[in-house]
Amino acid sequence: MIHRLATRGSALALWQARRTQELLREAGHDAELVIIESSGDRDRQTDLARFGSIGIFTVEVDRAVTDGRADIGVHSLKDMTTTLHEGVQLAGCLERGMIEDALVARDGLRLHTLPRGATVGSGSQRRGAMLRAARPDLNVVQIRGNVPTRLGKVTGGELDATVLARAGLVRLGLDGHITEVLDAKRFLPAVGQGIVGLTCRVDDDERADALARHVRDADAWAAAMAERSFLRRMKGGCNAPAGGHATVRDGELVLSGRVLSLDGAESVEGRVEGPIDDAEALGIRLADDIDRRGGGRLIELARAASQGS
Ligand SMILES: NCc1[nH]cc(CCC(=O)O)c1CC(=O)O
Repeated sequence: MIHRLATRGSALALWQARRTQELLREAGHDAELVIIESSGDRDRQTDLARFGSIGIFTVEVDRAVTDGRADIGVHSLKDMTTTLHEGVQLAGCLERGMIEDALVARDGLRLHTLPRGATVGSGSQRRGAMLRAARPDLNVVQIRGNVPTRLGKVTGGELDATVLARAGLVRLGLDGHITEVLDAKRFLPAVGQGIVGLTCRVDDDERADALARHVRDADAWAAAMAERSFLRRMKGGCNAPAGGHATVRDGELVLSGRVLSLDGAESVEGRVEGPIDDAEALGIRLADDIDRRGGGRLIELARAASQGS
C-alpha cells in the first residue's frame, strides 16, 4: 500500500513526517512526503490566540487529505483542534516524546534566576499564564515563529528567555540550548504535547486499519484520547490557558488537568484515574469536575480577552 504523507515544511514537521514514513516502510508499506504550506506558516505576525480554534497549523494539511492530494496528515497533536476538521479521522500516533516544557534563557539563566522584569517570549496562553503564576514580575511577550526562529530571538539578544517544548528541541537536536527543564507538575504540558497524530479520510477504512496496526502507539493513543476529551469538554481550543497530561501504567490511566486565568493568579486543577478503556470518559469527568470548581469560567474569560472586542 502506498501512502502520501501531507506535512508542513518546518524542520520539526519534516522530522515527524520522516519518522512516520520510516515506521510505515518498516511495516512493508510505501510512503512519500507531500509538503503543504499552512496559514500559520504564512502569517507569522498575528497573535496565535486571535486565530481562535481553527487549527491554523493543521487545516491545510488535512485539506490536502480530504482533497485527495495526500492520504495521511501528519500533525503535532497539540496543534490539532479538539473537534477534528470535517472529513478526517484520527487514526494513528507516534510514540510520545518528552512531555515537558523547557526554558531556553540567555547566560544559562533559570526560571528563578531571571532578573526582575526579564522579557520572556511565548505565544501560548498556557505558557504565559504559567510563567506569570511562577514569576508575576516577568514581562511575557507574544512571539511567533518556528522553533529555530524562536531560539534565535534568545541567542540574538531580543529576548531574555523563551519556553519551548522539550520534545521539539530534542527531535531537532537543539536540546543543548535548554537551561531548565520545567517541572511537568507545575508547568502542566499542553494536551497532546510530544505526540504526533496521524489523520486520514473518514471513509478510508483500509488506511485507518493500516495505521491502527502499524503506527499507533497504544499508551500515547490512550493518553491522546483522554487529554483531548478533557480539553474538548472544557471547550478550550488548542491555545487555551489549560494543560492536561495522562500517564498509563498497567492498563490504568491517570489524567491531570489544570486551567488558569491569563494572569496566572487563579488556577483550578484536578486529577482522575481509571481503566485505559475509559480514556474519553475520564477526560469528561475531569473537565466536569474542574468546570464545577470555576475552571470553565476561566476558559471563557481567556477566550473573550484574546478575541478582543
Ligand atoms: N505550536 C508549535 C508546536 N507544536 C508542537 C511543538 C513541539 C512538539 C510537540 O509538542 O509535539 C511545537 C513547538 C513548541 O511548542 O515548542
